[in-house]
Amino acid sequence: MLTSLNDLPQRKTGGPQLAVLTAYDYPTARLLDDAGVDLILVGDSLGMVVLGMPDTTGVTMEMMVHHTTAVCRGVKRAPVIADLPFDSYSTPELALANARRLMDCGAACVKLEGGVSMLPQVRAITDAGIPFVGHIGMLPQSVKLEGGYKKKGKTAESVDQLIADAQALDEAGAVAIVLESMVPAVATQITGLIKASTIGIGAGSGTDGQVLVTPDLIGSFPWFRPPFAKARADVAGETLRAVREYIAEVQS
Ligand SMILES: Nc1nc(=O)c2c([nH]1)NC[C@@H]1CN(c3ccc(C(=O)N[C@@H](CCC(=O)O)C(=O)O)cc3)CN21
Ligand SMILES: CC(C)C(=O)C(=O)O
Ligand SMILES: [Mg+2]
Repeated sequence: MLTSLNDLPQRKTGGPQLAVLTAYDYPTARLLDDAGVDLILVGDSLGMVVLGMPDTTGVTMEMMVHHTTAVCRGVKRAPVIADLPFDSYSTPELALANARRLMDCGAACVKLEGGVSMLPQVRAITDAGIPFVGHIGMLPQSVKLEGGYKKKGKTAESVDQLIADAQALDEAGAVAIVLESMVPAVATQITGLIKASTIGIGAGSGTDGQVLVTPDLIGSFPWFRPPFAKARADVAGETLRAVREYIAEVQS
């Protein structure tokens, strides 16, 4: 059973920061849940760190449904956030229909990328009573449009846009907002301005929580790791060692 999102610790009222990690499969979700993470995100980073795609724009609803179902099977306690993938929320009607599909997999809430420009989609979701998590700052689904991954909040116009995006999502009823790759002072400022919990990634320590891609944390995807992610284990190295040992034993 999933606990209610309302039972989450609230840093804005004196609690600890929320610790959030991604999972894409049953065993990882079960381990994260047992370890005590506050929230588990079935991120569309799935496309890159599990499926080997060059970016997240090739991830489909079918893939998200498949992996969200597996993750929810492994979780007894932590609420699961499911990402709406690229091109799955181009209209409010599509956003709501696809949000419902992910909720039917057992997710506790859904997340999509964008602020003011996505308000009609966000409202369709929140008006239907589906708990919603926002995502602003650097938006990986826009990587092709933007020509790369670029930190946000470096100019006055960019800061104003980020604040407007955060306030719009807050007013639309987002329970939390992911702040990805932005100048730390801007993430701290946004955190003080809104009711929703902010969950930072590459956005400094002034947010209400932190999220990390689990393969970055455990070192199981050594080929690409963002500069802010600290690997605390070397699963890739351990896997290579075990496999080489096995090969040598079989051959001898
Ligand atoms: N393994 C993995 N971890 C992630 O956190 C992650 C993915 N994959 N794939 C989807 C997105 C892409 N992410 C990224 C990608 C690049 C940077 C990056 O290069 N950041 C630099 C450069 C910023 C700039 O040039 O403005 C930085 O210093 O933060 C950060 C996050 C986060 N997400
Ligand atoms: C990086 C996090 C916030 C995400 O959206 C993902 O893993 O897809
Ligand atoms: Mg994502």
